[in-house]
Amino acid sequence: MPVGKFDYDLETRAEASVKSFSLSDDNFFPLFSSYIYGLCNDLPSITTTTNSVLDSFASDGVIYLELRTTPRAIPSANITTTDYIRTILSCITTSNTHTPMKTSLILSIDRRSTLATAHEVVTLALAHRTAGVIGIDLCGDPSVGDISIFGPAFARAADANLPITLHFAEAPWSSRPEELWKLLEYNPRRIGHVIHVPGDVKREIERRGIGLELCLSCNVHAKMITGSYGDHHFGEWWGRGCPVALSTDDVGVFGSPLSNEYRLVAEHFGLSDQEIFRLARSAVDCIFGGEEEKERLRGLMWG
Ligand SMILES: CNc1ncnc2c1ncn2[C@@H]1O[C@H](COP(=O)(O)O)[C@@H](O)[C@H]1O
Repeated sequence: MPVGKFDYDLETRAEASVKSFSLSDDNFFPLFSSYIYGLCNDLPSITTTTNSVLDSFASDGVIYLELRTTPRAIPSANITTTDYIRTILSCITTSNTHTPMKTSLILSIDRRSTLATAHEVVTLALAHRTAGVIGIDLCGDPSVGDISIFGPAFARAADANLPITLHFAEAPWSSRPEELWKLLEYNPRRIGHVIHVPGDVKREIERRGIGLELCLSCNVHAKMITGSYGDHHFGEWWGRGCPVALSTDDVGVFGSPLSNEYRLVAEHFGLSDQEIFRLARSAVDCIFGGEEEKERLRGLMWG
């Protein structure tokens, strides 16, 4: 974990760079679809940004990474969704051979998508399974889209035993009980954010032992929760029946690498070193990588 001055610089930089973002602002999601997509619009820029992301996680001391992206065709550069995924997978393969960090790819379905696009994402994921795709995600602006249309696509993924994770109860307007129960019908192995959850849905999440991807900095800086770090629902879920995978969301936007998320949890929830180790190990139970990878991680983290 970062210590001393580095800590301070990191926090100062993070605070300075994220002030203007809030999930409910009109400028949050266009940051991706208008600006980042506009900048990453050919194979060299996709390669450079992917390598940069991989390098920064590896140099942060991460040993297992599940990266996610929404398959994107870029007609102006003659790039198909398959080209896009293969370019990212090729960066991942190179990184996997040169660093102790093992990375896999999750393909996201954007909430704005049609069912046909969602099916295409599942088809692409299945076609690139042996090349490093390990799961499917649902992401995107929680104020748009009708998630109930995606049932047949998630059912195909589940039938093929392709693990599913879902952005879940991120905003009040995507947390109606019908939506949350529908999402649980898609049988996710993990869910992300998990903020505005009614009691009966919480009990079902705990009964199933679904993995929770919790992201402190993102939720605080994007004003997705009321209050600050110490008010984060990590405090409510930690020590209950669900494995917690402490995660980063948009490091480039919120400026907080994974080591800083662990530091925040230790500081604001008083976790001892032993509890921090227990937290990191609990994430192993809900990774999408297979038993062999779990064994590698357990060997590294218990050794
Ligand atoms: C609170 N944070 C968030 N909640 C929901 N969706 C998010 C997000 N942050 C980013 N994305 C979604 O991830 C995609 C960008 O990367 P890729 O083009 O896929 O690599 C966009 O679709 C964006 O809507």
